[in-house]
Amino acid sequence: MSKYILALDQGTTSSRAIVFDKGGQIISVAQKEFTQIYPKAGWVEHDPMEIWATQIGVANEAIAKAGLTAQDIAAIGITNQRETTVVWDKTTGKPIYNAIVWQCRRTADICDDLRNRGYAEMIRNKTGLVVDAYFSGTKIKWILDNVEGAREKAERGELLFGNIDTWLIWNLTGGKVHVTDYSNASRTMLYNIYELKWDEEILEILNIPKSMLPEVKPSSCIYGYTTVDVIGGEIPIAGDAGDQQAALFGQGCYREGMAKNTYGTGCFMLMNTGEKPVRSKNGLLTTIAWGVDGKVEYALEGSIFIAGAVIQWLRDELRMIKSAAESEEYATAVEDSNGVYVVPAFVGMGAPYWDMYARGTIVGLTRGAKKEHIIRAALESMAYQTMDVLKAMEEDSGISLSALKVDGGAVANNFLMQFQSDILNVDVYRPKVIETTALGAAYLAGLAVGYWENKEEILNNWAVDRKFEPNMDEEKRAKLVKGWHKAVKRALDWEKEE
Ligand SMILES: Nc1ncnc2c1ncn2[C@@H]1O[C@H](COP(=O)(O)OP(=O)(O)O)[C@@H](O)[C@H]1O
Ligand SMILES: O=P(O)(O)OC[C@H](O)CO
Repeated sequence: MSKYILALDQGTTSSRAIVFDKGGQIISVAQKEFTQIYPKAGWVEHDPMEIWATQIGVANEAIAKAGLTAQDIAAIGITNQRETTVVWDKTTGKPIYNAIVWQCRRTADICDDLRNRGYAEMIRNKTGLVVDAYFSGTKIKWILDNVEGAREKAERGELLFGNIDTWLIWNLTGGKVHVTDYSNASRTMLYNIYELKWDEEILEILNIPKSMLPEVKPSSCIYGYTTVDVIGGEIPIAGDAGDQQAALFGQGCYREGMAKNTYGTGCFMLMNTGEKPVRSKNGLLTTIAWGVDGKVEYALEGSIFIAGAVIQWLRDELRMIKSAAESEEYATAVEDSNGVYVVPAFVGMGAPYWDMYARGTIVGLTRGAKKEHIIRAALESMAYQTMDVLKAMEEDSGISLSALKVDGGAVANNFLMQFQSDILNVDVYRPKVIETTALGAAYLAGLAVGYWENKEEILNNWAVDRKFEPNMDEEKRAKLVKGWHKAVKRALDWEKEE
């Protein structure tokens, strides 16, 4: 019987498991949303045990749905929401605090302190990152400083840190393996992406014992084997990458200058820069794309914190729509947004603004503003934010993009895709398989165990579903973009003024 690859895609709002075949086609999917915990304004947490329970639950469900057993799975690939931080007790395997999510702003003051002490430049030079509450480093420090007894335990070597990939691999292997891959390590703000090692100086400044940190490995290799009790067999875990890097891999962006944009909870544009790390002058991050085929490759990244999440907000908090998909009907029921702009800076703004104190705003309201206009403006905000990032990327790389490959849940929205193409004035390509994050993790795992021979074989699997071409005149585009930038100014620095 032919074998399959299982990808575990642990995202910000749901745990997903997908079984792929050799053609990169989806055989079965299982997905489960889990609890978002907001203990205070600007704070976001997840329960690591719930993450593990939902993830292993959907993994078993996806195998069963496909009519398979663990013996039919050639390898497992892991991909994860990045930066989200778990600290657990090495002996009991129990987390000592909830996972602090990438969106959480609680460590903004630790970041301000790092900047005031003049460390921002050094950190950027070593890690490729902007000092921001987004990354894991200050989240680990917060846990050690605020959970009773944590620092002493950490110093005695009794605690382990991991991003969600590490946490899942630890649990899948029955607490035997404590590893991560280059791409995830590069999001901690503790990893020197040029020398490929944990950075002693930054660890000392943040007062984090090195013994807590996982071993850093390539993104495609065998890390360990699942235990029979969790999934019914000893399956090699052979792929690991942060979800955005996995999507870049899944989209087949293997050559320098190739880029993709993923529209999930947030929106993340990554451009492959090959074996050269490119330093951004325009607020982008330099990050590790992956370690594959014995070499490490880099990417430029524009991170947008809120994208599809603004649609969830319309659904869950404002209760303007019943489902995310419904947003398209409302948006196309009107000609334009009637001058309304939504800036969804709910957790500050990422690239290229990097303002931890920005907050969401709706501007341009008149008596004629309808619900349809607000919904449309919310969708448009994803496209405008992407435009800001793409401009920065073009300036940094010197490459002018003539087309953009897209993926992620929100690309199902045809209105959004057309508006994106109009606002960027480039072609937008939506592939047949939009689950490219999971697909990338599957490819990484499959390559490690010889399921796929090489990247060339994988490239043959990529197929376009629909191409969106720009259809907006320059004058209109310029007017809309000008309005967006005026709106962003209103959102910036908001929390600081208080
Ligand atoms: N048709 C749609 N139109 C707009 N947004 C959508 C649509 N379908 C899903 N979304 C948004 O996409 C996101 C889910 O995408 P997904 O790739 O699963 O995200 P994640 O991996 O971050 O959990 C949600 O935030 C949801 O609001
Ligand atoms: O859960 P996603 O897909 O929005 O991805 C989250 C990112 O990895 C955060 O850096």
